[in-house]
Amino acid sequence: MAILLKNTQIVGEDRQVDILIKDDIITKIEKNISIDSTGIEIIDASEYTVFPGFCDMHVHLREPGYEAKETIASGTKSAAMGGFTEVCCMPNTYPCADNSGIIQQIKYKAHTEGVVNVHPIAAITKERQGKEITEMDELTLSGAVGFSDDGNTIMDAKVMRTALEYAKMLDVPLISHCEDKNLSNGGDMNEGALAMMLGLSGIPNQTEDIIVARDIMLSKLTDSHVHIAHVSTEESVNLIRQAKADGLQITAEVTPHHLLLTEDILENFDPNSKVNPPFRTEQDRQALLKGVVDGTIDCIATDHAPHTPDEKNVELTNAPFGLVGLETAFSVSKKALVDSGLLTLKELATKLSYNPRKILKIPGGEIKEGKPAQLTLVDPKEKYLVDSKEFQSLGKNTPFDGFEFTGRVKATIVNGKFVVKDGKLQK
Ligand SMILES: NC(=O)N[C@@H](CC(=O)O)C(=O)O
Ligand SMILES: [Zn+2]
Repeated sequence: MAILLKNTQIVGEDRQVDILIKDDIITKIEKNISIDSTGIEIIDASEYTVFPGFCDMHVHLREPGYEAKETIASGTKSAAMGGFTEVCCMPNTYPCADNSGIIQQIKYKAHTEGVVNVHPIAAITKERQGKEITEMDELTLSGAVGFSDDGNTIMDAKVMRTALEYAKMLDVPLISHCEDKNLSNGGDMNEGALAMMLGLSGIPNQTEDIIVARDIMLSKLTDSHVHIAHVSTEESVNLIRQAKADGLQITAEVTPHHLLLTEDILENFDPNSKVNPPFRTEQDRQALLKGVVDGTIDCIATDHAPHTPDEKNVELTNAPFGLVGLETAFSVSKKALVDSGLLTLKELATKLSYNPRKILKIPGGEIKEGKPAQLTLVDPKEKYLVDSKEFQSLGKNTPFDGFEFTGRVKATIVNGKFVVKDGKLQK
């Protein structure tokens, strides 16, 4: 099995080259590779820019337990359509991924039914209850690449401290969902004048800021790596920037949707825009963009959180939090960061491919001879309208339905094979 990509452009380079892939390895990168074409799939890739396969360190695949929302099969198809060759799945499943049996089950299913590489993230505490720490060493041996109680915050600082001490020994990051639910409970959107006007209850920025500050201090106390999930506020960005300047082991992610949208999107009361953390103000959004540009925010992660249409097509106050992001991530991030002139495509690749792998020690993220063939091919010029009906994800809960974007994922090569080609999922 071999693939030859003809006359393509590696992101950040201005010459056209051919890329030869044999089995699951990039074997040659050269101008005009001449080779006996038997058994080789030759692709005219002259319209495409090639990225190292995107890696999403924060998705909810919902399996086991919530297969009506998403399955490993549907979620990884959605990932492939979005250009992701790797996804890291959060443990808020049922049963919770807090024991090695579930981690092994997820890995087995991913191997047999998944179309991209899946790296499970295990829970920090049993059933994500914030009390009893899981068997973190065993979970790491089973294949967990990180730990998180995502959806919940460990409110007991002593429990978080102890977990960080274990994580340091195991050399894995703890991924912190920063939300003091004592402040946020009952809220549906960002707290402020708009929430008041719409008659919706608010979630103040401090809900997040307080825990970001605490976890930075616990990282300092334990000399351990804390990764802050889905940063949404200006103050969080400032705290993380200062922590990095102080030499602490803090990394952070932002979602594509928080980079492009603000609370104003809630004016139509669409439950598909109800997400946690909530969309904030333009001032916060500008701070997030600045944080990405100056390196305070290391990477982009979708927080892909599918729900069924039945769950979402209710009044906003009754709808669950979360939106799908895999299939729009590249286009949305490109619009927010590249079309606006803030980043180059090459810098975007760092945020989508290289840094998330570095944080979780997942190999790859580079296009070089001898490296694994995980590649994402995009047409940076294609204009299109988002149609959630076409999503591979079972979740159609996106705020971007009908949005026009320029730049679209056209092909995804996972372990040396096309999983998506010409914009279509391969059978
Ligand atoms: N982001 C969300 O709004 N929801 C996530 C949980 C989470 O990441 O907090 C979910 O699992 O539905
Ligand atoms: Zn979360």
